[in-house]
Amino acid sequence: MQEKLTIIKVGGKIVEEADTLNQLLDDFSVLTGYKLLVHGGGRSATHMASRLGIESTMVNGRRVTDAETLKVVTMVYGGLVNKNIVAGLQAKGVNAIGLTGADMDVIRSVKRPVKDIDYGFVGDVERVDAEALATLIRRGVIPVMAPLTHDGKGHILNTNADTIAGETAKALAQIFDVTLVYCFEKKGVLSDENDDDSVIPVLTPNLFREYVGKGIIKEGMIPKLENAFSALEAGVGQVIITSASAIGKDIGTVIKK
Ligand SMILES: Nc1ncnc2c1ncn2[C@@H]1O[C@H](COP(=O)(O)OP(=O)(O)O)[C@@H](O)[C@H]1O
Ligand SMILES: CC(=O)N[C@@H](CCC(=O)OP(=O)(O)O)C(=O)O
Repeated sequence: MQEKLTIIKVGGKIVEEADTLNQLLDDFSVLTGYKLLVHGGGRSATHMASRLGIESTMVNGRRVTDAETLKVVTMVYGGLVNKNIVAGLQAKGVNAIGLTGADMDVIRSVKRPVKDIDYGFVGDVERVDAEALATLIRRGVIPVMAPLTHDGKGHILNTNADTIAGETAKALAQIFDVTLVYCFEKKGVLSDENDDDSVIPVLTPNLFREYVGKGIIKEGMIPKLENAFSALEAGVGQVIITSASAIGKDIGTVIKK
């Protein structure tokens, strides 16, 4: 039987505010068993870019990343956000290590080819070194992964954090029995955006298509769920979309094949 591993992905709104981040890190630190944290930070990057006079453009939930924006996201994700989380976890007795995809060559990507849209320095994941991560995890070191990858030729690339979580989960599913939990500010995927209690308990591909067609599932939730279904198809044991305050509890939206 494979050992269990929980991968938690936490998004922009939660990592940006000290109180919500601290609560998340508290919940994460008491989670038992092998674990790994993936963080976003899109909102922090947008705020920092704006302070530097750089406008942010999102297309289909992805940041168009020009050379100046790449500098900002590298500083914000690889520096500020990642190191705050690592220091916060260390303070709670969790032996965390912060990693971008370049560290230990853990995630290689290729610059997204220009088709209709030029996303700039955005990386599509080519491979995740699951063995390197498993070695750390088995030694009791908890990887904290930033949404940055590299191309092996010296270039950092910006990669959506939901994708980092999905691809990392897929790779680690070859070694562990992986549960992937996407945490965000709502209690789960909602059937009515104005009703926080309208959580859809189980979401299948058919239901997903139906809700997208009706405009109920939209914006950043579409790529998040595409990543979730793709992870399940690739052997990840369980995928859940839930609130940050629900880590370790059995609530939220369960994704099914
Ligand atoms: N049906 C839905 N249920 C919940 N959230 C939804 C739904 N449709 C769209 N959304 C939006 O998706 C957002 C989550 O996606 P995103 O912002 O990419 O996540 P994250 O906060 O993890 O970065 C929510 O904040 C919400 O505005
Ligand atoms: C290419 C791309 O879109 N990268 C994302 C990475 C950060 C992210 O995904 O942050 P959240 O999880 O907080 O949204 C971005 O720069 O916004």
